[in-house]
Amino acid sequence: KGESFQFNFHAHLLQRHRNSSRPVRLEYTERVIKETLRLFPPVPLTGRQVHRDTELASYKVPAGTTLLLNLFGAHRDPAHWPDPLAFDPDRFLAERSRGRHPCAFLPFSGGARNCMGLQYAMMNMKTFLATVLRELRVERADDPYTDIHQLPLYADLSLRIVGGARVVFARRPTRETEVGSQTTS
Ligand code: HEM
Repeated sequence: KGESFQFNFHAHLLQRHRNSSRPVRLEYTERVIKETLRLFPPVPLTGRQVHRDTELASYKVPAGTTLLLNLFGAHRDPAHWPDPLAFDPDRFLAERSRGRHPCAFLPFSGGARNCMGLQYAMMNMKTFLATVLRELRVERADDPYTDIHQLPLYADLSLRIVGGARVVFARRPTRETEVGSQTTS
């Protein structure tokens, strides 16, 4: 468990870039982002009002009830995610996603009132990560946590790490020696 938490974004991304001779489509970057959104969904809860009397699992839910949807809990549910606390971006490979319940992963919620900024947010995170990691290495700061179980989280409007996410940015040697001359597409 400790090992999976001491995950190094930078090493994972670079390894994929180095091994690939095809144009970079940032597919692995996207899986890294999705896995991060799974374990740490910025919006851990959302709500829905029930419009008509409904039976949900074995519960009768009368019209007018407000239900809170535990997105955080769904994302860590071992029924949908084997070894749920391990950071494994390849869970989002097509072949490993087949048959997974469509509501097991809902960082942007779902349905007609889901997040309006979904596409923009994904594009923004991908571009930001790819740009920053070309120049900088991101390392853990001197925080005391070695295991995801120890990481103190709290949520107000959005999910946060108590005390913030402490990281150290270090300049990388040169772009050429690290990622060659690949271009993104
Ligand atoms: C990682 C970034 C983001 C996450 C995880 C996120 C997540 C969410 C979630 C969970 C909801 C609730 C939807 C529901 O209950 O069905 C929501 C709503 C919304 N989000 Fe985002 N969001 C993100 C970024 C953005 C951005 C960048 C924008 C705008 C550019 C945006 C605009 C909205 C709007 C307008 C709604 C309300 C939609 C409605 O009620 O019809 N979000 N978002």
